[in-house]
Amino acid sequence: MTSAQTPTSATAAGQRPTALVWFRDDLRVRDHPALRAALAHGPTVALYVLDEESPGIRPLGGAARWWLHHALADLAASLERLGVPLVLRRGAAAAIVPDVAAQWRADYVVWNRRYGGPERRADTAVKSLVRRAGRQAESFQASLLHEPWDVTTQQGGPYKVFTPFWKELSARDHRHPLPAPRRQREAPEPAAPGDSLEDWGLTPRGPDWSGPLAEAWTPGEEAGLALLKDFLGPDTAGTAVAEYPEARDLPGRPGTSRLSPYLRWGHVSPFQVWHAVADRRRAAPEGSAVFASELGWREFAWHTLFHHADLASVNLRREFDAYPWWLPSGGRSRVKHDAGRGRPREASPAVVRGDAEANRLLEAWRRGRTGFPLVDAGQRELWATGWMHNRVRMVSASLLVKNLGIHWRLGERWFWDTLVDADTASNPFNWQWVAGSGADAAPFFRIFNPVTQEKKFDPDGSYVRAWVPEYGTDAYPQPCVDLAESRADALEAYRELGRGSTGRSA
Ligand SMILES: Cc1cc2nc3c(=O)[nH]c(=O)nc-3n(C[C@H](O)[C@H](O)[C@H](O)COP(=O)(O)OP(=O)(O)OC[C@H]3O[C@@H](n4cnc5c(N)ncnc54)[C@H](O)[C@@H]3O)c2cc1C
Repeated sequence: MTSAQTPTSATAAGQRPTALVWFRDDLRVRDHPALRAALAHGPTVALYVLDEESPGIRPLGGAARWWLHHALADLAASLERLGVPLVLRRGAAAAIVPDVAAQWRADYVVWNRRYGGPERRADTAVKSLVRRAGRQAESFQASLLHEPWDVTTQQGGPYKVFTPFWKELSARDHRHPLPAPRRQREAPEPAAPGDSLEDWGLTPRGPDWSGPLAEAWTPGEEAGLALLKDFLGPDTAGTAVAEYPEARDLPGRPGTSRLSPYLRWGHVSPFQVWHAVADRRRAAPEGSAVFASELGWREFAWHTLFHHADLASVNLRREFDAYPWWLPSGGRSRVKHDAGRGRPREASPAVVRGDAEANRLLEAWRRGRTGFPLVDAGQRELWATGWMHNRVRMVSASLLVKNLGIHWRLGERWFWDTLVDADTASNPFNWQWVAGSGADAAPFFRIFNPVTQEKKFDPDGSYVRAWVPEYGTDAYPQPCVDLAESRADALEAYRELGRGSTGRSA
């Protein structure tokens, strides 16, 4: 506590000081530095704020809300075993956190850090309000292996290319996970109760679409750790991680870890994953290295968000602002770029079309009715389970932004609403990567062909059969776009961009 701060009523009254730990995207009790610090301080109470009011904070998508509901029930049960009550409140964090700290007479308020722009602004506001009320506030590093401001190029700026970023990061030491906390001996004096989880209405009201989600996932810490353990297997060859370098590209096989929602919600920490993988280095040297580098992409996405808070709305390479992607009228980025050259634009399905046609294509893509089986399988997997295989995410996103000419922001929004692992860094980062406008992005001219990708990565057709059972019958739609023609159009639009480009990039 600084000398400018006055003691709270709790310490003044001689009670043991209470600590308040504010949970956010770190819904676990193991390897949780803020919880550990709170428990070391004194009787601890936990808080989760459903914050849809702080300026700029992105409201959760439908699948994420479903996940959060179950994750909070899981967290409450874990905390109860530690004797820590969990208070739920809804509203702007800057109003709620100081209020709950006062109600529970907490003189120490702690949390693990977040890295998005609006989240950091909210945290700064909370910190200053808590301190102004004479309480101590402290934040910890828990969700990234290294703080974005600590990983810079020799010139002192952020990395823009993954390979040197990962070379630098993976050569560093990463702290070991903290041991599991013990049950607290003394509970805090009960104070005002919070909201009831049921009243938040996070699970579907009306038609219940969540059945397949519940079949696919068990949100929570134990389930996440069990998945990690299964994936890594015993310290011998022949485990999933050993086969990861080949199997990770085959959507018809369970070749990846499926840890993404568990990392997204912080049920498992990157430190737990990193060290567990490191322990398999001897048995599966290649697999563990490739898998660890995927954690690196996660880290790179978050570091990029830290330096570009508007990642979900602004092209990192600003020359792409002039690319004629379709957006609904009112928010269009479409520009007429044919200027009398080349083929007549009416022949260009990718670039110039009416809103009705573009909306029809967007809807076909969302619902898995494009007529490209690999893309349709992915979109249906996404709708049913809240997850899509990475290879298919790339192919599906490429079809939308390159062949259908629809703005990546619309695809990003759909993924935001439907993915259980949607996060404010990885989702826009990867959309911009596919679109070519992002950090260390795929070159624009690399346009995935969904037909050849299917042959290569679903050679026995098992993935497509699982999600598109009507494929090969009359019930299956014809391809919604001519691949060769739309590809040529996209490349022409891209070349045009180069001719008019300012060359400015982030
Ligand atoms: C258009 C598009 C959107 C995406 N949106 C998201 C998103 O919102 N949230 C998300 O976590 N991932 C996103 N990804 C990345 C990737 O598809 C998923 O992380 C991966 O499919 C999750 O499955 P897994 O856990 O089995 O991955 P594994 O292959 O087992 O990888 C292990 C972990 O590494 C991380 N990771 C792997 N690839 C990436 C990547 N390209 N970028 C960032 N982290 C990565 C994830 O945390 C993942 O759980 C997106 C990819 C694309 C192409």
